[in-house]
Amino acid sequence: MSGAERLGITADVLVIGFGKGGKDLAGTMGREGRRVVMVEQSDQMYGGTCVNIGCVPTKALVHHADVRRPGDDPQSWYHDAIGAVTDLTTMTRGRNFEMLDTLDTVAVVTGRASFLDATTVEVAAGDDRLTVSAATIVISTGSVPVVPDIRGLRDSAYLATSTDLLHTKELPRHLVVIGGGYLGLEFAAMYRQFGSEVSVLEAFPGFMGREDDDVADVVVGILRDQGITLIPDAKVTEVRDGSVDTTVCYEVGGRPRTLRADKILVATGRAPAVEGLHLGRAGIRTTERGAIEVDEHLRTSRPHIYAIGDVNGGPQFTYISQDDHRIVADLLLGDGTRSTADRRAVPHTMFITPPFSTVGLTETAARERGHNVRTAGKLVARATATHRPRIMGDTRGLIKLVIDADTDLVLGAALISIDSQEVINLVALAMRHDVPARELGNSIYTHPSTTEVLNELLGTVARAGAQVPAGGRPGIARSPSTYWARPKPNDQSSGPFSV
Ligand SMILES: Cc1cc2nc3c(=O)[nH]c(=O)nc-3n(C[C@H](O)[C@H](O)[C@H](O)COP(=O)(O)OP(=O)(O)OC[C@H]3O[C@@H](n4cnc5c(N)ncnc54)[C@H](O)[C@@H]3O)c2cc1C
Ligand SMILES: NC(=O)c1ccc[n+]([C@@H]2O[C@H](COP(=O)([O-])OP(=O)(O)OC[C@H]3O[C@@H](n4cnc5c(N)ncnc54)[C@H](O)[C@@H]3O)[C@@H](O)[C@H]2O)c1
Repeated sequence: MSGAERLGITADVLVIGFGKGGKDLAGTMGREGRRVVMVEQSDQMYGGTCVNIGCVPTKALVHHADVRRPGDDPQSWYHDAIGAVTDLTTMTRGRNFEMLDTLDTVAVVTGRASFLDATTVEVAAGDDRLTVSAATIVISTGSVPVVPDIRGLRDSAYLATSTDLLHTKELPRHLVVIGGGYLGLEFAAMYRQFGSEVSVLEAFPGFMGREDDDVADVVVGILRDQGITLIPDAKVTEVRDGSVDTTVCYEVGGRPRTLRADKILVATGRAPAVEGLHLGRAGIRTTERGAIEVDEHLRTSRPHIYAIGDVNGGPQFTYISQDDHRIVADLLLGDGTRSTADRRAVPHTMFITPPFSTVGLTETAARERGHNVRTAGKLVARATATHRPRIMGDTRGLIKLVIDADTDLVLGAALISIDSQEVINLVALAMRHDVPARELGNSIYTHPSTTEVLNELLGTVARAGAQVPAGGRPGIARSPSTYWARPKPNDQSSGPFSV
């Protein structure tokens, strides 16, 4: 838009927010010949969070941190890494813009959208105003970081969100991370690897609270061995700024403690980005947690308006935003059979080093649901078919699969290993298509690869060694190096691991 003028356009489909799902939907509909308007509030955000301030830059930084050699100066290495990552995101942002801009049917409008009514949105850019009307509207405005209401925190000069850190070229000396979820632990591991001193304050009594204890112990062990101070059960009470650093006051079990920091990363979750959209004017309902309310086809309370990605309160992952787009596209162009209800075995990876990947049920959750569970697991260092981790010089971690002993179907997996972000996709696919564990174990995999550990854990030889004598557990091979068991339903033990 140029000049202080007010224009009005009409489209078949209006998409608000240029993230993964929004971009894919705009492209899909545009290629089908629909007239699409994509509204994005910032020219620095074409492509959305993932490519500009999320997955891509952070994983690139993890790589840069990992390849720093002991003799490299931490500050200049970090400075150059931020520069290289900025170049990468600039290139990716441009490509994302081109992908839509080169379609004759799609117009990208840069400005902030807010609803005027159920079919019209106003887009503001400086003094300019544009109205866009459409029969179908898709909201994909993502999420924003939550900064908890802790005395002194919001006004602290040392406070940073993940986005701020990605634009900071000075390596923190002591980074205090509040929140030990995906974001907090990835940043903690990355900055420690760059050379910062790092402490993580987590409100929950333990880290990796949703994982089995044996899995959590291995992840926590790796992070602690890396030199990260992990403080669970921490209640942050106050932040007191000084002239060169700040003091983070917290309590553990009621006992007051302090940490000094020159940067505080807030990693306490992200909230749906609905501010300023004026959803009420369109009659769009939100949930108690502030997300846009949707049904399983991602329709809002106004059936011609859809909400996809982080803004609808679902799991906050790029590939979920992408899959949300498939569900809406299926409804608009296909037979409408896709829905969130048909999603099975969605994998996740936390990009620490080595990466930690999960899918499906933990052993504990599987037992709670009444499955007759058997587990197959090994420390990576103690497995034989882990040539690839050995070649890569990193044998830290654990491979654990949770199997239904009655059906031989895989119920879940937790993989902490080099390449786990790839291997988990294979396990997830097997789960989705009901491939039995024995087939996963007897498949042909390339060599040397990390996947071939599945041959060792689930293949014929392992199964033969795992015969369970009638009547119970005696005789089951369960040494520190391997476990393969069909425990009794109430047996919560899951194998003796040590890092
Ligand atoms: C640091 C970090 C690391 C992450 N790492 C991973 C990872 O490794 N793997 C993974 O799967 N997920 C990761 N995520 C999560 C992932 O980035 C998000 O789940 C995903 O990007 C959400 O996509 P989306 O399509 O919902 O919205 P977004 O990609 O956030 O896009 C929303 C867009 O809408 C725009 N917008 C907002 N309001 C308006 C408005 N009123 N008008 C116009 N435009 C508007 C925004 O500017 C933005 O560009 C990470 C997130 C962060 C913060
Ligand atoms: N690899 C990935 O896929 C990846 C990476 C980064 C982020 N993400 C996504 O981004 C989203 C945001 O990540 P996140 O880690 O900020 O959120 P999160 O919800 O995953 O974790 C927040 C953590 O902060 C803790 N917490 C909350 N308030 C606290 C307080 N006052 N003091 C101390 N601890 C507190 C919570 O107990 C929780 O462990 C996630 O939902 C995740 O899906 C994904």
